[in-house]
Amino acid sequence: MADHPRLFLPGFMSTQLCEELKFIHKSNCAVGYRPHVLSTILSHLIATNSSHLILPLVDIREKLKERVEEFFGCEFELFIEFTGLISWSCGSSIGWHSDDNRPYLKQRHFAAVCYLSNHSEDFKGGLFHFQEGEPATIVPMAGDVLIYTADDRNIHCVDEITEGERLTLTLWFTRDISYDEDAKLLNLFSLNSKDEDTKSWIPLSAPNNMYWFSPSSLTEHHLGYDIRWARVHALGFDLYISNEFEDVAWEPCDMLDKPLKLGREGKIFGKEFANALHAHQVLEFYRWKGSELQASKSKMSATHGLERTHLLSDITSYRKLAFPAYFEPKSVFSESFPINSYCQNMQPFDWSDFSMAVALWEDYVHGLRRKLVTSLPQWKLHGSIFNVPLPE
Ligand SMILES: O=C(O)CCC(=O)C(=O)O
Ligand SMILES: [Fe+2]
Repeated sequence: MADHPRLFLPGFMSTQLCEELKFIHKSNCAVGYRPHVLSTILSHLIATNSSHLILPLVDIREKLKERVEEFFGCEFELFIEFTGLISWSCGSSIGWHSDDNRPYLKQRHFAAVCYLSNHSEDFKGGLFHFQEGEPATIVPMAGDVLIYTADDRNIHCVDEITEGERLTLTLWFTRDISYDEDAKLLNLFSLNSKDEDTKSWIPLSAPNNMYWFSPSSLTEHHLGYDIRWARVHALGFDLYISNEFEDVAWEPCDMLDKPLKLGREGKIFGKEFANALHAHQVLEFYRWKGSELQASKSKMSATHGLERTHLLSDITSYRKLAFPAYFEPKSVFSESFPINSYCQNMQPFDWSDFSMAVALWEDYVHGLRRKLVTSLPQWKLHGSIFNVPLPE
């Protein structure tokens, strides 16, 4: 152990938290720091009007830092240097390396990799290996956490992903206060301080190039696709745009920032979404919460007064957003979920359930915004991001 300081914590994270973090990642990710890797970093959440989505990460960041400090005997000495939700898709891998192996990474002292998806079930390949010492191989399973020093006592690699998507929450820790991630994030919050007052909670896209994904099998950059559209498509849905945008010669990617509707099998849902990210986030929320919807159905219809008709009766003033079909995005995002079984109990898709998900998503986001408004002054006061209990 002294030669290879590391700690494996099976089941450190609850299934519920893993599912929530998967929801956040899938509905907000942008192209990552390496090819074929997508990531959701906290500064990106702030920049895309989704700073409230940092809140589900606050507790686990604190817990992991405490665990790392305790294990390595450096209580109160560490800062979080980086937090990222990361997904690796088919074709990605990383060879033998230590996590501090570049001059610009020397500040990284410890790593924590939290697995959010299950080997075999959600993806194939993607085993983690240490070059020396025990445990030698980690088979990623949702909830498990691997902690190790970032230096050359823990040289490791990850096998190529051969199917599906492999999701992690990855953190690095440093002793160097000048790399404190919290301080950097709090600066971004102050730049965007107007958000607190406007209570804005609709996601806003980053520049288009941050969503352009070129899978490993394709060498030419233009042969890729926009992940905002591709994930919606892989979930079995289409995006529809009003004909009023017909004569404008925009690129298809630019349309993703316009008000859009969601459709499926030729039917169009009545609600208008502010943009593709908004529509996709609600869809991912539905995938996440699908199995709970049945239980809350009667309660919801009482409080939200749901209407019986959810679909547009006249669909002629909308057209489907088409993207060039270079290849099938389902081959990359295949594990998102099977088209006809949103709920664990395999209920068929139902637009009225989806309509409830829209209302529940708004409740969820408003709850997080309230918590953010309470937490932010405390975070700024103390210069760090921590769990602030809501007043009774
Ligand atoms: O995801 C993992 O298991 C490890 C990833 C890794 O080695 C890295 O990002 O440096
Ligand atoms: Fe690594």
